Amino acid sequence: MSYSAKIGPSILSSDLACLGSECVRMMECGADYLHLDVMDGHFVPNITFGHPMVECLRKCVGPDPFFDMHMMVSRPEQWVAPMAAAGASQYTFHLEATTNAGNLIKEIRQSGMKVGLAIKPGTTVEELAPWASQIDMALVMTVEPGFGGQKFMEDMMPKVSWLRSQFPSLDIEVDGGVGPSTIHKCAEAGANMIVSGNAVVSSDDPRSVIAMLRTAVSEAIQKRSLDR
Ligand SMILES: O=C(CO)[C@H](O)[C@H](O)COP(=O)(O)O
Ligand SMILES: [Fe+2]
Repeated sequence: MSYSAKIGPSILSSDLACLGSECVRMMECGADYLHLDVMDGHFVPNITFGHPMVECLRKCVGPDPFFDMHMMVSRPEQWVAPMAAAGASQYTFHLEATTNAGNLIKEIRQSGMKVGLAIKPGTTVEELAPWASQIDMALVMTVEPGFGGQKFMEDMMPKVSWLRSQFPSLDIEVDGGVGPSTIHKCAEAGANMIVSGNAVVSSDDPRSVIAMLRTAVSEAIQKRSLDR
């Protein structure tokens, strides 16, 4: 079992005028990585920011923090090179947004970034499976992409369990409505990369929330390894 528990706050719900200091604050509170939500107003009905902001954030936090770019955009091919140049670490695109996932995976790798592949709630996990051996991470969305602060969709957990059973060492991420009240479902299903927006960023004590989420996932990983 080569994967470990990692917690990546989504800064979507933070004060957008202070994104740099929010990123620094999340890392100081124990985040393992930062999940940055890029929305283009076309693939999803909301707009956030693009590669110029990522370049500024990279300068602000320094070279070390891992930037997982959640690309909720149409034509994800067009932002691979600019995001790599801006300092992105992983490029997570949506399967629904491209007709040539194979080529896009190749381009992301050639640009030096890791590859994440996301599916919306309406997309089956069988559609993702053919790509699983070529990617670093699968993202199972647990809300309809577009907005922070939505309700967690527990009915997505069978997708996570199936992926974990088929691909025992793949990084599997969940995103949307994940916090202390929903983490155990995600951890039991086999997710190991946990995106949490509102529950972490709006908390009075983000450090404790991050630690609690990590403990829940680590315990589930340990239990799974003992059961094998
Ligand atoms: O991709 C996203 C929305 O499309 C966000 O990453 C996600 O919603 C995180 O925020 P929260 O934990 O508040 O739901
Ligand atoms: Fe996201």
